[in-house]
Amino acid sequence: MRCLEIVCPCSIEVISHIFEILAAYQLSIDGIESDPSGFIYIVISDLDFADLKELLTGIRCLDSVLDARVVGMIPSELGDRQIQLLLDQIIYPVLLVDRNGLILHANQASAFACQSLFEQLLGRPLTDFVKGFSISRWLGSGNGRTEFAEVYLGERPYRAFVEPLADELSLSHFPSVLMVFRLEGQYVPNLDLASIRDSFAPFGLIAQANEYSRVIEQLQQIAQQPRPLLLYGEVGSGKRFSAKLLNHLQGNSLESMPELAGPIDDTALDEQLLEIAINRPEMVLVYQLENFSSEQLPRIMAQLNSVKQVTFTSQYSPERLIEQIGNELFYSGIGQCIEIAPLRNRPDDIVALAQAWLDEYYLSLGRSSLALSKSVQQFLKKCQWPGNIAQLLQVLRDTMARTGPRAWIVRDIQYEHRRQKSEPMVSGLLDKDYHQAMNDFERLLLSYHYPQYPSTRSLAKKLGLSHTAVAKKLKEHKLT
Ligand SMILES: Nc1ncnc2c1ncn2[C@@H]1O[C@H](COP(=O)(O)OP(=O)(O)OP(=O)(O)O)[C@@H](O)[C@H]1O
Repeated sequence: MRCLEIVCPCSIEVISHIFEILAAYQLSIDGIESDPSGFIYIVISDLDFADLKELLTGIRCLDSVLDARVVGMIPSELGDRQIQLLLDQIIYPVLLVDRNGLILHANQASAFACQSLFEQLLGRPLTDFVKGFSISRWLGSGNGRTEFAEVYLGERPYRAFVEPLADELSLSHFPSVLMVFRLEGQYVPNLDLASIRDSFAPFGLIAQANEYSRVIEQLQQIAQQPRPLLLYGEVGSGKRFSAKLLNHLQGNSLESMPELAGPIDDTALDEQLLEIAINRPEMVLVYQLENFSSEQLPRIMAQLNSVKQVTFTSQYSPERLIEQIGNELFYSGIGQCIEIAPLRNRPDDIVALAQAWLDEYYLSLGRSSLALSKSVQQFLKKCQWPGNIAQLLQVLRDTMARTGPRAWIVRDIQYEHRRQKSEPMVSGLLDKDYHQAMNDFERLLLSYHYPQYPSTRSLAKKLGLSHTAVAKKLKEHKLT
């Protein structure tokens, strides 16, 4: 296919002369466009170079033709490319659909949401990807009206903004409907989570559970008014990730956030502190506070006094840290504490994280992703995840390595019960008051055994309780 650009006034006379020349070469015309500023564009079937040269010379010889040349594309194609570039800048899924319900334009975000490749969306019926919305019903006898619709896109619930684009006289293959999809659960005030896809969040930021949305809200406040922060929680629960998120919310790059990690010898620590004093970063992460010696901590806190945002992480609770480093040092160095809840208390995050990891994995293979089955989702929610997100990701990697890319059943999941890892969780109960500790222990015990005894009857037998008592407790702890 070749595109010719002819510089001339767009008159019937000149066009008929051009057509005569094209007819002499027996060319078929695949498209023609004109521009009132004096350009005619013609798309013709392929022509060898010698003939093309002759053809151009013939056209150039016509009176009123100022020039003729081959160009890369015609203006409407350029328009399509511009639309695509714009659509791809939008982080929400967006689809443009014609009156027959065929997808004419889609952006990368919609391909991602549909767990499909971008090219596979174009020309396909909307109903293949969007459930709960009918174009013909929406159009009715007219053009449809602006409305919000609760729909499923790629098997997840979205709120779709639907806007008519053209009237009923428009051609049936023109975009008639604009659909913009937004995830309900993805919003915390003033922050669009879908926009956070950084090197620290390779498969996106997951905050499906309220527990983590609340953490984000607190991080947003700290981003506005920096103060020394302690992020504490179990191993692999997302403390470092949250620190990186805060750094991101403050508008800093990941590379510009130095990290002090203990245990470290004094010389190496001094060197790192000196480097921080020279580079004056906006944020410093002190990773695993409990691993620094009691002589090193006062030095670190004093040296980092002038850094705008210092963030500490620890697997210990504030109470336990106070016991270890003393009241005075703790309160002089730390202005706010945020607990990152363990994954077993954020069951919605478990499924969302697993699905997001899976989507990313399939995308890297250039294949459509597969949705986790309901039974696999239930199983993942029931596991206790002593190693939290880090363990979940490892289990997904191990399972994938064993099964390869295919739909999983519960038996495929390579979840191991790690007894030794539950030690810190049990000792963490010692920091709590009696009722909280008993409640947490009950949950721990149930969630520990439930994956192995997945029916309430078998679990009741294991724990020496009645079937109804176990069913009630599982419900109370939201484990079913
Ligand atoms: N909300 C989230 N959304 C997406 N990925 C997350 C989220 N939170 C954590 N992760 C991922 O989970 C993994 C473990 O998180 P992270 O390293 O922050 O845990 P941690 O609590 O700092 O671990 P440790 O106790 O070992 O210091 C990382 O791969 C991180 O990118």
